[in-house]
Amino acid sequence: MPKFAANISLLFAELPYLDRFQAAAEAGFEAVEILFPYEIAARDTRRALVANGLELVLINAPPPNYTGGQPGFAAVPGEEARFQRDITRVMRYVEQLRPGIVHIMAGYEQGAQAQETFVRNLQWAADHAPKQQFTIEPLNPVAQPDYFLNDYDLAAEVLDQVARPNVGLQYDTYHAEVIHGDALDVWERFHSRAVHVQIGAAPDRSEPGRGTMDFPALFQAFDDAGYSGWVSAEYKPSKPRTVDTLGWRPSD
Ligand SMILES: O=C(O)[C@@H](O)C(=O)CO
Ligand SMILES: [Mg+2]
Repeated sequence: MPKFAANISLLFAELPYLDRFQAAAEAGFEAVEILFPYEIAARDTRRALVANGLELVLINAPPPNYTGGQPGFAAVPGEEARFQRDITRVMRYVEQLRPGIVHIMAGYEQGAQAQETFVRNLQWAADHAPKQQFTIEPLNPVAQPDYFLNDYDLAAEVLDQVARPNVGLQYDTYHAEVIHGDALDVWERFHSRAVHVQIGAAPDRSEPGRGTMDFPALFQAFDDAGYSGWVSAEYKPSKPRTVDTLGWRPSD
């Protein structure tokens, strides 16, 4: 059975940021991920992780995103110097927070030049921090219109071009289902590249169990593929209290 983490940017969002760590631990999670921790001093996040015995699975890069900027800019031509500065800043957070994974976001741009820029920037990040695992994640066009990385075949092509062992695929059931219509089939086709998994229902991105996807079959497929990393719950709870939406966990 997969080991489940909680994305506390979406789960437990009914609570103040620093209270979400304890809530996740009390709900039985041993690991969390945080999309953009950059508004908070890293030492405060570190303290909350340690106090609650939590591992940090993932953060996103580069900032900013929810603070008003677009989601990343790794595929935006002309932003290479800014990308390098921001990855350097991200690595300062990494030193303190030690996330297993840093997800590098592409931003809004299309075309061959965007792809070349994305590949070069990913290679730069991979070589700059060779011990850090990085990921790229296709985001569906309903949630993120005009986002560069909007398809799993394109992600595979980019990963082949990047050709670095520390850059891999972040698979998300919600995006896979909306983009390609069958998240399980996407997993079967691309799991050999997956280094991180996130789960949420489609089409409304609520908790597993709602919508059409067969989550028990997906969990079995993760196990069958030998995937041993974290499976992070990254969904918008359909009820006011996140704890009331955790019935999808096999042990609950
Ligand atoms: O699926 C998502 O939206 C996230 O994993 C993400 O990184 C976008 O911020
Ligand atoms: Mg995701």
